Amino acid sequence: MSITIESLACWLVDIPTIRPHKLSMATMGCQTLTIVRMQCANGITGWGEATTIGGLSYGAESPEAIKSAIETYLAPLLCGQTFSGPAALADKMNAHVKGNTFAKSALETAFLDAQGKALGLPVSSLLGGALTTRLPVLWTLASGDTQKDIEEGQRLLAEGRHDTFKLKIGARGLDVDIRHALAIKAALGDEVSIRVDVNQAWDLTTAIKGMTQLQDGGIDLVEQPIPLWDRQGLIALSQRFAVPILADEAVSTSHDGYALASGGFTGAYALKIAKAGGPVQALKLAQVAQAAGVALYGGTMLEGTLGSVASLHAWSTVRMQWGTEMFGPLLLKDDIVVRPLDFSHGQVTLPQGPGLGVDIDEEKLRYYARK
Ligand SMILES: O=C(O)C[C@H]1C=CC(=O)O1
Ligand SMILES: [Mn+2]
Repeated sequence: MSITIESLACWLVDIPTIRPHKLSMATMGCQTLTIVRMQCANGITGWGEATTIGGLSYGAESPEAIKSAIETYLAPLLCGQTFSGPAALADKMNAHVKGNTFAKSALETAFLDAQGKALGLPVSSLLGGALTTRLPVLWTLASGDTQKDIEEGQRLLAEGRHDTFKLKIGARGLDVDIRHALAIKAALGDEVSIRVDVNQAWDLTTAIKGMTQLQDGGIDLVEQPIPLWDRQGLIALSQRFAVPILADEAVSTSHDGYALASGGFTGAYALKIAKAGGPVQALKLAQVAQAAGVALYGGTMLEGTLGSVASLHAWSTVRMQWGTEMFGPLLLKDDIVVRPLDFSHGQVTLPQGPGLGVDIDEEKLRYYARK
């Protein structure tokens, strides 16, 4: 069904985190959601969201740049236009705007929400159909303090909320990081899967030392240990170690996935709608991975509920061998949606209503929007 876009509005929404979230390149005390409202013909409204991590410390688009790209370039391009589906929308955006995949992701999400509402179908149905309505979700322990992380992990295990944890390392010396990871692994026990994300902080020599110790200590997965540009290094590490590598920053689009896999990479890819330019674009990377025998993981840019749900609709249509990390809403003190997502027993429930299946609380949107 064709959708005519009438107008686009955009807000920067700042929401504090429940505790400082420490990554190798930034410590977050607040997350900024760039929220898009797409007003379409026939009174249909689509909503989209883009987030990044730590301003410009994770990716090339800041929240302010995402808003500016939408308002200055993409909105004038799209408003008044009619699109038969997300392929036509992406074609138009890509023909006129290079890069800016975070901004495009928010717009593709809003378009899918509008089209799903117009058709009375959930977004997952537009993307191939959900294989499941409950998806596994891990939690990231990243307070920066080993003892606090152990207590947080033990509490979440006791509550039954999560059974798998990711640790953010790379900001400190290798010995400190290895002690930290192995102390948490020892405290939480053999049954609990512990993975680490280095966010590109090591060079190849440090990665070889670090991965040897992490592998011996029972860590299940090592995410992006070296810089994103070092494709050969990542391939070599994936072939050298039994502990698998999860490529994150190194693999944004289907083209990156093809280059890594054809170079001999074994392991898994972290899909993120922001890296690829939207849920449809992220699934193109999934298809390349499936063709190459590379495993999949549903990644987060620490989105709020809107962006997390957009991702979940896409992730629900493929088998995620390593599960997902769509816990972003749980890291935020509040959100701008009417109903929070249901997280329990290490899983989250995919909303079932038309479109994304998310209702926006416009009073909260106004309250948290940057003035
Ligand atoms: O994967 C990343 O690099 C970003 C993100 C995902 C979970 C988390 O805590 O940070
Ligand atoms: Mn990562």
